Amino acid sequence: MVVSKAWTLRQHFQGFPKASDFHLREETLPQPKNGQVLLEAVFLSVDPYMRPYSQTMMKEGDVMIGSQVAKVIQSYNPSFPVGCHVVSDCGWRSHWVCDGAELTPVLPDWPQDIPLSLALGAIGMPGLTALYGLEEVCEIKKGETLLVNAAAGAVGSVVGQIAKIKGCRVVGCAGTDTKVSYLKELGFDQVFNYKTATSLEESLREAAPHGYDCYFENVGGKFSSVVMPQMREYGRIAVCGSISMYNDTTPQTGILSTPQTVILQHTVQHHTTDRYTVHTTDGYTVHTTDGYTVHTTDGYTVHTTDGYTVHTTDGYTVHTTDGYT
Ligand SMILES: NC(=O)C1=CN([C@@H]2O[C@H](COP(=O)(O)OP(=O)(O)OC[C@H]3O[C@@H](n4cnc5c(N)ncnc54)[C@H](OP(=O)(O)O)[C@@H]3O)[C@@H](O)[C@H]2O)C=CC1
Ligand SMILES: C/C=C/C(C)=O
Repeated sequence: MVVSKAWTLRQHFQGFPKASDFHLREETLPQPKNGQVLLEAVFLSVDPYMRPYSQTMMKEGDVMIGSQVAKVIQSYNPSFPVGCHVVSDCGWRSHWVCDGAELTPVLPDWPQDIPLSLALGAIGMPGLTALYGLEEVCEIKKGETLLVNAAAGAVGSVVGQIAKIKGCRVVGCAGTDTKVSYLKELGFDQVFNYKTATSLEESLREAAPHGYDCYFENVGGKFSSVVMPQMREYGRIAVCGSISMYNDTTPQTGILSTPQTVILQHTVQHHTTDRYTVHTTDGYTVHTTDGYTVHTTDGYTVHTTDGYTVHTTDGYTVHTTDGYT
C-alpha cells in the first residue's frame, strides 16, 4: 500500500495566491491492478494557467491541477514498463495509480544530458504552444519583426528562439536585468527591461521603428494596449496568455487581451488579418479575416450580420471603415 502526498486547493485564490490557500494531505492509494501502473513524481509543473483555471475547473478541496514527469515504479501494463518515464496530468501529487490512458511516454531515447524537466517546458506543452502559436497563428515569415513579452519564461524563451531560427528579427522584454542578459545570450535582437524602461511605448518604438508584424501576447492588460498601435498592417497576434490580469480582483477595462480572449490553445484557432477594418469607439482597431466575426478589445465578441453593421452584445457602438454604424 502506498501513501501519496497531494497538494490540494484549500480555498479559491483571492488576488495573489498564498501558501495558506493550499493544504498538503495524505491519501492511501489502491494496489494497482491488471493494466494499471503506479507512478512516482519526478518533476511537478507550476504554470500560470493554474491561476485562472482553478477558478473554473476546481472546487475547494480538489488536488491542484497540473502535469508532472513521473517514473513508473510498479507496472501491470506492458506499454509502460517499470523504470520508464511519462508525462501525466494527475496534478500535484507524489504518487498515483492509473491505467495509462492519459499518459504520454517520455521519448525512450531521451538524451542523458537533457533534464527530464524539459518534458514540461521547451519539449512539452509550453514549447508546443510557442511552436503552434508562431507557425499556425502568426504564420511567421522570414524577415518579419516579432515582439514577445514574458520573453524569458517557458513559452516566451522558446518563441524567440524559434523565430530567430526562422529568420525573423526578435524583440523581447522581461522584468529583470538578469533575464534581459539571458535573452541576449539566446540571440534575441533587441531586449529591454519593461519595469525599468522610462516609457514602454517609446522602448517598443525604438526597438522596431517600423512596427511589429507579429506579436506573441503572453501578458495582456495595459501592455497589449500599448502594443496595438505599433502593429503593422496585416500584422498577426497570437493571444497566448494574459498573465498580468490573472490575479486581478477588479476587472480591467478598455484593453484587448483578457483571459476570455485567449485563443491559442494547442489546437490553434484563428483570428485576424485582412479585409475589413473595424474601428471601435474606444480607438482600437480590429481586423477580421472574413468580415463577419470580430473579437473586440474588451473580450466581447461581436458578429456582423452583413459585413457592414456590427451589433455588440453590450450596447457599445462599433463604426466600420465605410461609414456604416
Ligand atoms: N494558450 C496556451 O495554451 C498557453 C498559454 N500560456 C500563457 O503564456 C504565458 C506565459 O506562460 P509561461 O511562459 O509558462 O510562464 P512562466 O511562468 O515561465 O513565466 C511567466 C512570466 O510572466 C511574467 N509576468 C508575470 N506577471 C507579469 C505582469 N504583471 N506583467 C508582465 N509580465 C508578467 C514574469 O516575467 P518577468 O519577470 O519578465 O515579468 C513571469 O516570470 C502566460 O500568460 C500563460 O498563461 C502558457 C502555456 C500555454
Ligand atoms: C494551457 C495553458 C493555458 C494558459 C492560458 O496558460
